[in-house]
Amino acid sequence: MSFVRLGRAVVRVGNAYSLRTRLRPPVASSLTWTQRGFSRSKSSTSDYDTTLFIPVPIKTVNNADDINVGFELTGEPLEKSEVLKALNRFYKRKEIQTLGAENGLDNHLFHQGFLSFRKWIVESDVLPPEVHIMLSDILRGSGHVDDIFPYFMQHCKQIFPMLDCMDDLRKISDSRDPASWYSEARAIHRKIVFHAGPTNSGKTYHALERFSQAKSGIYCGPLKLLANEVHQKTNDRGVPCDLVTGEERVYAREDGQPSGHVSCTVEMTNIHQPYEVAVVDEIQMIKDPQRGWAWTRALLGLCAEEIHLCGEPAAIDLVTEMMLSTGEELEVRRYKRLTGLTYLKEPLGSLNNLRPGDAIVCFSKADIFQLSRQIEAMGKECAVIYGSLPPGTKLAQAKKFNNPDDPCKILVATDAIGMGINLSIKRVIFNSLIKPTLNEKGEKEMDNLSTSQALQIGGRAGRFGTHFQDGEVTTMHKEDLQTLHDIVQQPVEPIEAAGLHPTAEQVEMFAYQLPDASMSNLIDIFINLAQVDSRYFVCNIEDFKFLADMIQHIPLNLRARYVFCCAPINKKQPFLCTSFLKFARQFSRGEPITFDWVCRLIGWPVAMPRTIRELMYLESIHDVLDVYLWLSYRFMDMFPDGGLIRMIQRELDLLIQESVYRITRLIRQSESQTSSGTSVSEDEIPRTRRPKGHMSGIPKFDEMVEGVKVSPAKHGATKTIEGDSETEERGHKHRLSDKLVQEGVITQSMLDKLRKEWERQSDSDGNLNNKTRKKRGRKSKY
Ligand SMILES: Nc1ncnc2c1ncn2[C@@H]1O[C@H](COP(=O)(O)OP(=O)(O)OP(=O)(O)O)[C@@H](O)[C@H]1O
Ligand SMILES: [Mg+2]
Repeated sequence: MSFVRLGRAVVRVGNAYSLRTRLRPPVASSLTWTQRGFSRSKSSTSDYDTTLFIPVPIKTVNNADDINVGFELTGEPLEKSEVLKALNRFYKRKEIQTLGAENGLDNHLFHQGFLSFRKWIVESDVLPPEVHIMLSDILRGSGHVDDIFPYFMQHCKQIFPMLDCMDDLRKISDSRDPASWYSEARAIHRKIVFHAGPTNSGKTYHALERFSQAKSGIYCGPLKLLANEVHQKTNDRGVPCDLVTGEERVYAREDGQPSGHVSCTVEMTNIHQPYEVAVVDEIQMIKDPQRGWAWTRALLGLCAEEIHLCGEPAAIDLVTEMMLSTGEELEVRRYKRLTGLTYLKEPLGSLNNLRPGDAIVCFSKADIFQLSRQIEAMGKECAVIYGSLPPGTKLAQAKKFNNPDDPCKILVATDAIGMGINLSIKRVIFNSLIKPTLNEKGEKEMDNLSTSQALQIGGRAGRFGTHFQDGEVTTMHKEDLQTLHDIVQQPVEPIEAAGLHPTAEQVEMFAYQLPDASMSNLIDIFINLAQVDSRYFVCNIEDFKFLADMIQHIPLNLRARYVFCCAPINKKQPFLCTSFLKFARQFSRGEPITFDWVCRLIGWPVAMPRTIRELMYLESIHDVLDVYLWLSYRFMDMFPDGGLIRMIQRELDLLIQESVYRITRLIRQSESQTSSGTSVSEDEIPRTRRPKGHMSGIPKFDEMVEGVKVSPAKHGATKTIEGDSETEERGHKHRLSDKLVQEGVITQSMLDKLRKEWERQSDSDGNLNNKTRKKRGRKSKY
């Protein structure tokens, strides 16, 4: 038989083999794609992070009934303790480690490979004959431990399949020339026009003029609201224009056929459809750590004769360089602000100084709630806009604020107003200059506003065409004023790199090569191996990986898994996450996700919220319905009730609109629940206070508050004195309030005010109670 007495010959084969499979040396000047951007490739054998490669488990052969051919051929069993000694000698040999390195095994892979190989040998009752013979030779002294190498290497390739396909993996993930990914765009001649200027300078206006005049066009905007606005305005001009967002398709033509024009969110850009004109708005977003890839894809991939980019001049250099790689012409048109804008020398100082047309910009919902309550207490109405409100609610609030006949003339908003909504703002007041942002690693950082952000938000004041032609910008607090002036006077730094994202095709090809790797692991390996040009960086795809890990255990085909992982999910909303997981599970079982099923999931119908907490629950239901709609456009058969879901989502939007009109009442009710020591944990919500149809699966409040985590309060811990029920009660109240501060529902200063109110109330109640106590002869709770 051919496998008898392989011995030394095998080692020679092994050496030859080591040369054949030696890994391609890294490209010296190339850059490696990393989560943090790009870094120079290391010039070692492992220019990638090998710890990302998770060994594929290998089965040991333990069927004692199998014929042990090796034993029959050699005539002797293997003494396991001796085999172990030989293996350990093999492991320690420097020559073997060097040979391993030449075959792509760095220290980590070599060690992992050895552990797995030793386990396999020691735990298998029956080894393949050639392995049995080779080990038997070594134990008898007629073989050398080096003879183990080819078998060891073969084992390593089984558990680390990438060792055999590194070249393919590198080719697939090579992202040094993303322009080449878009062959349809490369096949046509495109003219690029960059409308550059500050906010409110008519950039989008001019691009849209060209868009409306063209025979066909696509508008790619940063927000659903903007896409909606362009859709409406274009149709109002008599040019039929569809609307495409992740969750919505609206066809302008009655027969439901696509029109020549479409307005979409940038992620939804159709790069296969030819257009005469494309508009890519807010092109500076190409640097966004999370969403930048969508602008890069639109810029490089759109099939349009003319592409109009609108945005900050800071993006001109980068776009110029990117267009050099495509060989396309770039024309820059510069614009000046259409209205005056003054950075005031005085802060607002006090809410008493508020005037009609003022917009206070905050960076947390907690601040919004506090300020709107204070403004209302002064007898003034205010509109409220923050990011997680449904689009209809945001528009309704904007309309109320913009309406000259409406008494509501103050706006309290997050920087959600920084882009998009047309607002009649006279003066922007920064409540704070510290904005939480996500860095490339997906971590939250608290930092001063960047110059670009401050200009973008401040620039909302004095919108051209509104009754406040000249805008003003200031801060709430005196101590912030100089900082604001310093920030806006700094030059805006040029944008250096554009975001990228692995495509479905690339991930699919990776999965084909590494069938045992999880989706999240594939992404990590992809990012680690990919090389990018210095003009690009990989976008943060932690959210993608988060979803990938969440549904890894659910059987789905690769395409479906990829699509699910792209769903717009805020991972800080557990109710949304668990609903998503349930969608995936149903989908995997092949059971359509019906309207009735969703109603049961969300507890529909729901009642008018009475507290902020209940309002936020409704917001998270709105997001669940959004995800349903998003999935319904990708898997129509499995999410068949998009129409009905949209109907209840509209109803929900109205309900939220209604409750936001009464938001201060909600805040008051939340406070009174807080001060009566109720309604902190879900378990404590009396059934009657829950929205109608509320299910036992209702997420806890802290699970529902999204993006408003405030660092734990740093104030003295409240002591409770045993036996003193009044102090206990107060201590309990304080613990609850501390929890609310930690959860970001109220701010520390709001809490301090409430405390003063409690003190006052408890003093007066105390007096009253003393009297009552005397009367009733027992202690009373305040
Ligand atoms: N030439 C014009 N004639 C009439 N209206 C105009 C003109 N230019 C701009 N506008 C109006 O002025 C407002 C601001 O213009 P536009 O939205 O184009 O500004 P922008 O530079 O794109 O600002 P942003 O940074 O906010 O995107 C819009 O309502 C727009 O319709
Ligand atoms: Mg614009």
